Amino acid sequence: MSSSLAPLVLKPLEGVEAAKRAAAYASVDNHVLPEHKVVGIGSGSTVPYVVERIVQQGPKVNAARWFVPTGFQSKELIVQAGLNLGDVDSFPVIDVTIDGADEVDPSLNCIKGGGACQLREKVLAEAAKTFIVVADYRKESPQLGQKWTQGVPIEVAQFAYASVMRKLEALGGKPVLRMGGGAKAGPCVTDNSGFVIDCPFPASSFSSPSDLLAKIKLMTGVVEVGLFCDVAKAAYFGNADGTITSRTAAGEVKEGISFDVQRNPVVA
Ligand SMILES: O=C[C@H](O)[C@H](O)[C@H](O)COP(=O)(O)O
Repeated sequence: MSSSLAPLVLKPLEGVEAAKRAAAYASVDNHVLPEHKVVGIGSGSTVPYVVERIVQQGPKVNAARWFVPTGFQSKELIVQAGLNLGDVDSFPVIDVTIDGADEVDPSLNCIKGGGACQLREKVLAEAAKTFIVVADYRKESPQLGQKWTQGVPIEVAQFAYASVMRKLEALGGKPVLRMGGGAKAGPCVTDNSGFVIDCPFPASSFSSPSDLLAKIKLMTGVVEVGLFCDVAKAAYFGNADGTITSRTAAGEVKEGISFDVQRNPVVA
């Protein structure tokens, strides 16, 4: 362990938040290595713990790195942490991207886009030599659509939303245009000025997530679909008992991994 790192002072967390933090820390320890100079930072409520652990690796290793965000939220995380902000224009090849997910199946297919960031997230996932998913135990699922029941998030060009919704209905979906919520009248608008349609499908549609993805992606007006198929190399799930489950795309599963979040990261 690097002796130059100050002892960690972590605020106590419980339940789901503790699970998110443990999964995020484990993913950074295993995949953000000193030789990695370009790191993609995903979106959502788990990713702040990813950035926290990266900062704990120390200013020396991070001074030589660039961090590429998947949207406004992660850009702010990078800037607030004092890390070097990069862009995928400048770094089209990323060493490792770490991101959250709304649901993950045993093959590591994911539903993403609960925070409407799926377009930039997918660009950074595909640009990465290694794409890693971090989540809490609620997201691990035998088949997509069982845990994240509000539907597949689909970003569309604004003027095409009604036409895409009709096509999604014809595909067996029950599309709903996502609204901005209490803070905004009208639809949710993404970082790319698109609208988002949330579309639940019958369970049979998720027997092949990549087929479903291909069908939706071909609809004119669709910008990106929150189905990530065959992209993730590994996933880390924080469990309610404080342990971690890891899964790899190759099918390796490790359950009950103990992880001490109070321990400093190992930095060469
Ligand atoms: O658009 C948002 C993203 O796909 C998030 O990564 C996803 O919603 C998971 O977020 P959280 O870590 O808050 O569950």
